[in-house]
Amino acid sequence: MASSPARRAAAALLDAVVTRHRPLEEALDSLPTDGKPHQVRQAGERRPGAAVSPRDKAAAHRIAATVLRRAGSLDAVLEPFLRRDPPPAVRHALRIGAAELLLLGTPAHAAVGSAVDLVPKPFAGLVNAVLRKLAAAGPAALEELDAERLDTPAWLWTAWHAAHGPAVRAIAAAHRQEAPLDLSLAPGAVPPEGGEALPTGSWRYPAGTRVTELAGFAEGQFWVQDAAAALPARLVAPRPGERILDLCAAPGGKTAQLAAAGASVVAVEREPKRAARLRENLARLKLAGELVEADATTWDGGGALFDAVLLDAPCTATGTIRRHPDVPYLKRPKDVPAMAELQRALLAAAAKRLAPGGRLVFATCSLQAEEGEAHRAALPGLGLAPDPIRPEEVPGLEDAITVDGALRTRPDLWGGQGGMDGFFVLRARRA
Ligand SMILES: C[S@@+](CC[C@H](N)C(=O)[O-])C[C@H]1O[C@@H](n2cnc3c(N)ncnc32)[C@H](O)[C@@H]1O
Repeated sequence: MASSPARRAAAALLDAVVTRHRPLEEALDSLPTDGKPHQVRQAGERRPGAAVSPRDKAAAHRIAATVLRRAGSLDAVLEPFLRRDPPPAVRHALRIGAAELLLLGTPAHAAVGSAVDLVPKPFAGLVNAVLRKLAAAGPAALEELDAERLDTPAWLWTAWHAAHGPAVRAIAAAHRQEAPLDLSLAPGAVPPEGGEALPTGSWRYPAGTRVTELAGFAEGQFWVQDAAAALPARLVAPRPGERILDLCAAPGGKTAQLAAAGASVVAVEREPKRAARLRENLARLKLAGELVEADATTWDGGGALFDAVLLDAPCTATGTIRRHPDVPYLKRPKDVPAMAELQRALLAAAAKRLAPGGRLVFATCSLQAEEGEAHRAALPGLGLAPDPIRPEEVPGLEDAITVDGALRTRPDLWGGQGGMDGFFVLRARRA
């Protein structure tokens, strides 16, 4: 059961994501940890934050992530007991209390009492009364709801329905689950115990597994990479000695795959902090690669041409909501065309770096068709011909190959085994 500091931290995380539109990971990093007390903004007020132990931080993350995933459903069960819209800090406390009561199995007295402690005095009676009524209703209160729709912003539902048809419901249902931990192994590495081999070569561990505690982490035997995120670099089919350009490369999961296959990799990344992470990751994995800090839309490599280019373009990341339940709170409809425009510029720049006959793999971790399927139309104008993905290249995902020979993964695929991120992958060749 979560402690009071954990719940206060959860409220601060919700305030950061829901009210101030800050990424959850960033908010987690700015929580004051043991031995490093500093100012933290609590839900609805400013006062010095107490240090949060690693254990409380993990509990706060779990509570906040549960609320973010299920906020629509939680609001629906709270609604009948509220006469008017409560202030944000009270809404966060009510959602935390409701999540603990209905989803996290916290005993009623603890869930209600600690939610009351989160709000200023004038709201204590309201929170107490509402959550007591909810406790009496129990988890059955959630049963009659259309959770898939309630927990998905309407604009995303509409766009996914247009792009993926009836699968929109399974996509939304998949977002309720915490994602498992997937690893890519270095060549010859022995997988840590407790994992399951996936047909495409990744290894899967139960949700909540801490990667740094797995045997072989410090020795660089593996790196964290969702099973779907491992596909674009595989579809490059890198060969030893080939010169491969990895555009938009940090934190370097795909750079590592290309380098581990023996290719000579040039990795381009624009953000200095992310480039530093890429450098650290390659060092831990004892893999080599040339790192260039530059804008990939304008970098010309001095005119160098490559055997293959992998472009893992920045996107709205709506394919990663299982891992990042804050994404729906941070993205807006207008972000999709803006990202699609950047992707078009990157695609054009990538095409220019291909040697004759060279392969291009374009990928985004978005479920939005504008950031995926729509880009195929640009290929002829860039002097590229589609290079269809073959079923034997994606074992277990043959049905994810589109009629055009691209690959479209979704969070509901391999649903019984924990799903996967939503990726779009397109392969082409320079004529
Ligand atoms: C989807 S992430 C890449 C993930 C990475 N390929 C991996 O497998 O670990 C996109 C990256 O592109 C970088 N980026 C965004 N715009 C860029 C640009 N114009 N030029 C270079 N990098 C860019 C972002 O900083 C981010 O690190």
